[in-house]
Amino acid sequence: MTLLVTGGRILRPDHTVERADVRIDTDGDIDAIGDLERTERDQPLDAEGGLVTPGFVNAHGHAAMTLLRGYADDKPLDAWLQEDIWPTEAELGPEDIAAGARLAAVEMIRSGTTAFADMYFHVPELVDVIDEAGLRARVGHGVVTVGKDEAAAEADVQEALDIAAEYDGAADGRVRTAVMPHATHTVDTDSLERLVAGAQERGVPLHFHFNETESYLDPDGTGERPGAYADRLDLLGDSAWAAHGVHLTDEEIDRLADTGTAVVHCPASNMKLASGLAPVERLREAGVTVALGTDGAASNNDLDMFGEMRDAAMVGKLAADDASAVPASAVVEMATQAGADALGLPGGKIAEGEPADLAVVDLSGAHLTPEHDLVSHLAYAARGSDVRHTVCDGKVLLRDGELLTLDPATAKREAEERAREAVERAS
Ligand SMILES: N[C@@H](CCSC[C@H]1O[C@@H](n2cnc3c(=O)[nH]cnc32)[C@H](O)[C@@H]1O)C(=O)O
Ligand SMILES: [Zn+2]
Repeated sequence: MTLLVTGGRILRPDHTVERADVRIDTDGDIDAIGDLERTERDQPLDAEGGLVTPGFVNAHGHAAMTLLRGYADDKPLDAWLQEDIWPTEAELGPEDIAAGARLAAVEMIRSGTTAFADMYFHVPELVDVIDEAGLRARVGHGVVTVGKDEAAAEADVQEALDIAAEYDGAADGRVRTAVMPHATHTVDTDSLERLVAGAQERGVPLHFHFNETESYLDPDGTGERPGAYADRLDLLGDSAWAAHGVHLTDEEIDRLADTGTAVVHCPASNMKLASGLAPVERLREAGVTVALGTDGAASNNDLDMFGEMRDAAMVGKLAADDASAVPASAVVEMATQAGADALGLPGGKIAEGEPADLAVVDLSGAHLTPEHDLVSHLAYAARGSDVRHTVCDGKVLLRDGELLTLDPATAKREAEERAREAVERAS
């Protein structure tokens, strides 16, 4: 059967809105857009009164950190990681990661996210959840070598490279991989070099936290800026994407632009951890692809890309001291097309031949009335709870607010139990 998204208005790649139906073929690709007559082969999906948008792309996060939501708040990054997060993560086993990731998948699908990037551990269990949930993702094993002996560091590097090779193309091709050193200052130079070489050999991209706080700014203790250091080690490049990019010199912005490295802005995480104001407007002006990410649920504290769009627009104006900076259309672009570009995944736009990764946003709420400008509504007024349907790779994951691939009650119960037990073990 083909799927026919009927009666809605669609957000075009140029951000115009038009009345149109969308037909999705059995391969999961968008086949036709326009005034389409329903045939007996079409299974209908009612978009009347809704806006059909590209599925949102959450370009940086740690899905299973949903288990640590609200566990440690109101602290700066280093203390938060070292005192609270890392000791508890040390207690998380594969089944915990599966439970946390399943909860994240429920939250993402319900709020219209169809693709995400994930840096964490126990990646095989995450991949199973992505397969079951029907989502699309770019995943990797996060490598940290500081505080580890040589053998443990070596094992972490090897695991990241093995995972990147083994799972690329999993879940019918919806899962792609990357090599993911945690950051330039938490992985030693030798290991970084091995990871870069391994990524190049395997033909997969690199992803890492970059210039998030002041403590990132002298990665190898020589005074060399992380931009120059990362460039020298070949971490930067047009398939790489860097999270945060808060503290950037003009020279580093030029380097990101020249190398084609994308940056994922994580406004809520940056505000919550008081990491600083990312120069989003300057990055965009320099021609850097800027995507949008929630980061983990412990520093956000949700995975709703609508909240992220609104935060990015608001804080982007404050950072630039200019109300016209980071406008509505820019954050919608960041949350869709730029995210797909940064991750090197298909989707991010509603166009013939593209895979059908989309969300239908219900416009009937009082907070979405009147309809002067639907791009403005997406950026400033809509919420994840306004999402009526979510479709990924042509498969309906959420229909009329009901999850079809996962059971939310079970996911919540399991995450609740496993989170409580992990925290008990850690204390
Ligand atoms: N294998 C590593 C785990 C790295 S996964 C990626 C890590 O990033 C951490 N993380 C989450 N959010 C942030 C952030 O904003 N900045 C830096 N690290 C973060 C997260 O808690 C997780 O420990 C180890 O041995 O510890
Ligand atoms: Zn992160």
